[in-house]
Amino acid sequence: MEFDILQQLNEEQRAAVACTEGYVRVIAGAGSGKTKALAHRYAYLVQELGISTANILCVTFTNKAANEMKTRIRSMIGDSDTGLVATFHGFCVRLLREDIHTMQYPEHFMILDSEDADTVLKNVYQENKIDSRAYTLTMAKDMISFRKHREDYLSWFLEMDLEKLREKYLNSPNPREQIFYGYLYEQRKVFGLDYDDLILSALYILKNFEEKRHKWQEKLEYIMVDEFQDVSAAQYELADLLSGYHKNLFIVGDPDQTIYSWRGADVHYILNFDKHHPDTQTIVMDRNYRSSPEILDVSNSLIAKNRLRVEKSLKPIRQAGRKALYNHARTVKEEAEWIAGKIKELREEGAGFSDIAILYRAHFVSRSLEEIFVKQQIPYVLYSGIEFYRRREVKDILSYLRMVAAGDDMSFLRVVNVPRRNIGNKRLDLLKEYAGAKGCSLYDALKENLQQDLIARSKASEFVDLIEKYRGIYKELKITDLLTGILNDSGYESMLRQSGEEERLDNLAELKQSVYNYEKETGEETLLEDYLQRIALFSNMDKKERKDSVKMMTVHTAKGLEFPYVFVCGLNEGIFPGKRVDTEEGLEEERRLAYVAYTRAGIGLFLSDAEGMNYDGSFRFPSRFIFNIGREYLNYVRELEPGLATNARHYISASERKLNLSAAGFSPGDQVRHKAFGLGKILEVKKEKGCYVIQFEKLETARNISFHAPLEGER
Ligand SMILES: Nc1ncnc2c1ncn2[C@@H]1O[C@H](COP(=O)(O)OP(=O)(O)OP(=O)(O)O)[C@@H](O)[C@H]1O
Repeated sequence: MEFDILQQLNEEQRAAVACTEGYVRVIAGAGSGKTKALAHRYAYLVQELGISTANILCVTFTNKAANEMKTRIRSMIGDSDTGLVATFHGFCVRLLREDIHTMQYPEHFMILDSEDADTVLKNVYQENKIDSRAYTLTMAKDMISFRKHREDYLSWFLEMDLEKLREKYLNSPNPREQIFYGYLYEQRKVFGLDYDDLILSALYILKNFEEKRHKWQEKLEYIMVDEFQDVSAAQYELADLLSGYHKNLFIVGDPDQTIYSWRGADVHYILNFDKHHPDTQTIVMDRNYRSSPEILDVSNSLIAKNRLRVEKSLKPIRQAGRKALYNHARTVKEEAEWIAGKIKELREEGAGFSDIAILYRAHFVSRSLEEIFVKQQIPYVLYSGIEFYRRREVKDILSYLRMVAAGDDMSFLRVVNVPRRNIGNKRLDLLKEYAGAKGCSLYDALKENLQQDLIARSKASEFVDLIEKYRGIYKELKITDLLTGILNDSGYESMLRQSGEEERLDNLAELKQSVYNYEKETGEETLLEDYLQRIALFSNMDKKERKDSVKMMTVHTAKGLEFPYVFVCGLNEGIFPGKRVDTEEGLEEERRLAYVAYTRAGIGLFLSDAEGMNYDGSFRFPSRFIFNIGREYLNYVRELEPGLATNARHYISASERKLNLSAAGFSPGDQVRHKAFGLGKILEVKKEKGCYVIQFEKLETARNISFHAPLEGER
């Protein structure tokens, strides 16, 4: 039987689908149908070759992409288990659930999302009176992540017991160490793993336990990874290791769409894949099905300005349409009004609101648009901003559920006094001291101190009664019923009702609905612990789509999506590219981001900017990502005033000269001389931060030294 799915594909897609064995790399341009090829390949493996879905790992970049992939696959192969279509993190959770006992961790370990990490850190800051302005949470998280990625970190960590960690914490000589050990100590107390740990722990198990490695390697006969241009070193290692037995690794990506370098993505893994695996077969897809030729002209001419890339140009399949439009406005209000006007025109031409997306570099850009949309009754939905599972009320109620399932300190601190139970800082300090001395959780400390004078005068026992009641029965309850019970008994729901917080109540109703759906999906054996693990993996894209509304989101969120009409607004120097860009690599990543934005559009592309001031008082010129586009490809609503255009160009060339100055001149291993520190060796080049890490002979510890610093090369 001819597999008719193949017939819907073009030649390159068919090659990608049918080339099932060995190392295969697909370099696919935007909109060239790589996601489609991936889904069809999965179906081909199952239907044509008879491979079981249990033996295929398909890795996507977000949970939303995984869900869409599952839907596509199911529609081709019928209802079947697609459990191994997941993000790297999702897959690691799966692996860890089976094998984390090798690390002496419980099967139902806890996942700490970035907000949990913040809670832990804030607590450490408070305990040690660390000034969060001097050492920000972002710096702390970067530092922790950096240290966790050292080769021997996990074996070192696992050798330490709780007591040793606590000792290290209490004896830390400076805030940096206090933060690091305080964080590890809190994590260990609850057997918590943050996102970094999920990947690192999976790798640790695979590397150190041969039997486990063989088990997973043998199980995963075929591995496919989407968005490979954005994999990190650890993710790469994971994919490589897992495919080490069958050696069937299929990767897809577009080097021009790397937009996560700031989070550790490294485009070299896709570019050098064939060097690591010399027998790699490479397939190039450059026919674009999504966008009109005019939109591709704009996108191609923009990305051609990047120096650090492999040249490729998208070829249109669609019919010619309209030229992209650019509008320069005097104020952000005018810019928003222009967009609203255009949306109305598109509606009159028959477009739906949901055919339209508005993309921006930074969240704050949405405000002026929202105001106009509300005024003009244009329905819209924000896809990025506060994500559903991070909203206060949702987090609170999930923390209650976690109190029942685990009783960790983060959840405890979050809800013990919400609604108010008179448990403020004084009482909490007492509990912290007790818990510290005993090495127990805060909740246990509370239970053991209910009779203590100060505690007895609060409503602490109501809280303990509530948690104990549900701990006794939750295994027999449906999660929906548990949730309803807690909302009632804790007084949380009535607290919101009293303060008239309709929107928060709506969110809780939505949460209930989602739990209900989840239980329906998973059937009889739904465990609260499994549910909580799943939720901890959700990211911003998992929001429900509302009816016919304009979609507003950051460009990062729009990755992988497509819309008939796209507005990219706030195209100003200082916004897009952002103010903080100070290296050539950083600027090229911003340009790739603009490229991702422009290539989301199918029929219409609208670019706009507005004059104004940046927060540092500098004038907002139109972005270089407008000037980078060949003038012949863009219709200007009105020409820029000559003075403005000249000033903008001057500003841009001055800023580009500065970037060239800040390019790295040395590589790791080079010997250099610094005028104050003398002779040193470059250990690392941090391009994103515009600095070297240098070990100087006369200093004990390495230093970050800016590219700007006068350094001389030494032989
Ligand atoms: N062979 C084909 N024939 C017709 N349409 C196709 C074909 N392949 C893909 N398409 C359509 O082209 C559009 C882009 O496909 P897809 O989303 O798979 O691209 P992509 O490569 O993942 O894009 P990006 O990297 O920009 O996110 C979709 O609307 C898809 O249905």
